[in-house]
Amino acid sequence: MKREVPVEQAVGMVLAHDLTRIVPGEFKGRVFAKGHVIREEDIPVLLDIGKRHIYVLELGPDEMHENDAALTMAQAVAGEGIALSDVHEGKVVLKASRRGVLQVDERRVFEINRIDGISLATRRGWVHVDEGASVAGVRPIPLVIERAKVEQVVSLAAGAEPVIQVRPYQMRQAALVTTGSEIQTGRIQDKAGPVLREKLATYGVEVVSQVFPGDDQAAITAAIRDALAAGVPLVLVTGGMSVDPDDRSPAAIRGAADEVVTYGTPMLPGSMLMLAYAGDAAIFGLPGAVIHDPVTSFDVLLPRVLARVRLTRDDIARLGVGGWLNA
Ligand SMILES: Nc1nc2c(c(=O)[nH]1)N[C@H]1C(S)=C(S)[C@@H](COP(=O)(O)OP(=O)(O)OC[C@H]3O[C@@H](n4cnc5c(N)ncnc54)[C@H](O)[C@@H]3O)O[C@H]1N2
Ligand code: MOO
Repeated sequence: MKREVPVEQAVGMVLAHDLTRIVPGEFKGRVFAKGHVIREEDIPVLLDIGKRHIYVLELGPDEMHENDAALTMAQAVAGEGIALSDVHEGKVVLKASRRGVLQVDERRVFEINRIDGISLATRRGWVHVDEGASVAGVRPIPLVIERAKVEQVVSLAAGAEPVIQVRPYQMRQAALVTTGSEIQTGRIQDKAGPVLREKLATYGVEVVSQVFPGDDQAAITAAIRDALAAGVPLVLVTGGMSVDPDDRSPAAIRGAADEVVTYGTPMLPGSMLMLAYAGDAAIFGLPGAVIHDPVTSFDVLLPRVLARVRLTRDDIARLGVGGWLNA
């Protein structure tokens, strides 16, 4: 509902329509937009453009201004590792307050966006984010929105798990088990070590050991067990992941693991990847592509594993859409 008030009494009230200033031959444009909340310093400007009275919006008890609605919804969906921007023109931006992996509950984002007039836009889940990175924005579409819709968002967002959060990385060390007789014997130089050291360093993970057990299954299993026994939370086995007679890594990893999540991923490059766990420690079997392609299935899965988000076979199966990584 609109109501007319003298400008001096309008501080804190919501402008019901755009206000235009016209200086003949010089300027014609909007000075205040519809929805603007009048501040003390706006009063002289309003008087300058000849406004002694303005129309303000009267919100009923069942209505909310876009700014209040945006803030309420942002607070409801934001979890640990998220900071909120100031509200501006009915929008709040959610930013990472620490580095880690972005976790988004897709089902609840979908449910929230099914409410007419609500917009919650997020980055894709499970990507690495640095501190300060923008990860989502929330706003109502109309200037004035029914309070019940905002309350519906709040109740959808309630629960043990937040809708949007940044999970911090919890693994600091990794061990490399570089298989292949050609590398063990020095016929060719190891290229996996440098590639993996550099990749892991971007996540703050240090490579604490690297061994070259050749192609012997028992020797590879023993090397993995040694790293686990030393308390290293992440073991990366490279080479020997496909179908040649000398490809012993999958069986060797099975020998050291207590759960194999997957051998094979619906992603290319990196389809022959294995992920397994021994207790809380993760073991990857990394195929050749990880050495020569800049982005593979390993890059997709690593942030989550480093944040100790336990993966299941279904989590892997969901990655098929978007799993063609060379696009
Ligand atoms: N018939 C099939 N052939 C291939 C398949 C398949 O499913 N069926 N999968 C392909 C995929 S995908 C990949 S990836 C590759 C090889 O994967 P592997 O992990 O088994 O790799 P290797 O055979 O051990 O090595 C391949 C190549 O890379 C060199 N290599 C390995 N490790 C290192 C290292 N640390 N430093 C330098 N160079 C390394 C190795 O000497 C080989 O030349 O299989 C496809 N084929
Ligand atoms: O597993 Mo291979 O690494 O798909 O390219």
